[in-house]
Amino acid sequence: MISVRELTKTFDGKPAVDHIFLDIPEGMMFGLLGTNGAGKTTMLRLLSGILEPDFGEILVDDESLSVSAEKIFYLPDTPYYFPNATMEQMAKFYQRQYPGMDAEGVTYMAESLNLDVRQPIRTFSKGMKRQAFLILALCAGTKYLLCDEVFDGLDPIAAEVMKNLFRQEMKERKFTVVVASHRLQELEDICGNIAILHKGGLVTAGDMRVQAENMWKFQCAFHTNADKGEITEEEGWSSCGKLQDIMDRLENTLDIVRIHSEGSFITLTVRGDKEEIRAKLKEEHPAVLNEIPMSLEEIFIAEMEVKGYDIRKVLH
Ligand SMILES: Nc1ncnc2c1ncn2[C@@H]1O[C@H](COP(=O)(O)OP(=O)(O)OP(=O)(O)O)[C@@H](O)[C@H]1O
Repeated sequence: MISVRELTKTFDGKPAVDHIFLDIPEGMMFGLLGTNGAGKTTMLRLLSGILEPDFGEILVDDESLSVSAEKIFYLPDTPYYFPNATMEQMAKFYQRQYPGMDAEGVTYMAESLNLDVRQPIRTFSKGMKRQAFLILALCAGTKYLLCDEVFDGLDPIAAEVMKNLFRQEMKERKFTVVVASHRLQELEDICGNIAILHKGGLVTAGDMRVQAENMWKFQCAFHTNADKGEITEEEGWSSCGKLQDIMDRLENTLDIVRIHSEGSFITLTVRGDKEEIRAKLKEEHPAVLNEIPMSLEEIFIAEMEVKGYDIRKVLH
């Protein structure tokens, strides 16, 4: 596990990472999310030891970061490689720093993605370069991999192959990946935990699946005067006030995260036991009552709103 305690880094007096406490469990992919300038890359560079913190500490498996260099591979946005280097040569180069580097594994994985380990990396397309360095990073044998936008630029098939290779390593040897990204969508099927950074601070962190177990979205439709065509829809709501009354009652009885009405529908996101919520909603005699599946991204957005953040300013 990587433990970050009160980690702080300032540039020209401005905090890029601001008193962050964070635990990164092993054997999973951990997403660091946030907009441009949120502090994600600074965080990765601190975790890799490239940058020195101004304050705070980083422990890797309860040891100081300074004695953990062999455990951490940092893959930046644009990794460095020698002008004519091939994957085979880069594997040999990394072997000096990472004794666990598996050169045969590099060849095997490269073949499965149709990459030639003897072709100069500079002749690869952007996506092929990304694949090449992800393979090198996976085969370096480190316990931790830190990277920016891990699957960015990969076509859907390569992304799926890569995700499977990552899943296998995470399962087999507690391989732990910390990935900085703007997009939760890209990561939600593979990330165990995420942390959201905003202006250098930590907004929220946790296991998305645990949060997903306690939050539900329902849509209900109600009969109103307007349905009978007696008055216009708008007049229907304001004259009978039915929908507003229902919303008021629901807000008093349920732990509502978000609620809104449109036409004769009320859509609401609620925390709590699913069947109890459904029973409460039925007491209002809806004509239609449907549960709507929530993506993990939606759940996090809702959590963020509860904490008072306007998600549009925090994530794209
Ligand atoms: N070497 C540096 N010198 C001065 N300021 C820096 C330096 N590196 C980062 N910063 C500042 O620190 C803040 C966080 O930058 P960082 O690169 O960590 O953000 P990020 O979340 O990775 O953004 P992006 O998504 O754009 O890559 C920004 O305000 C940036 O200008």
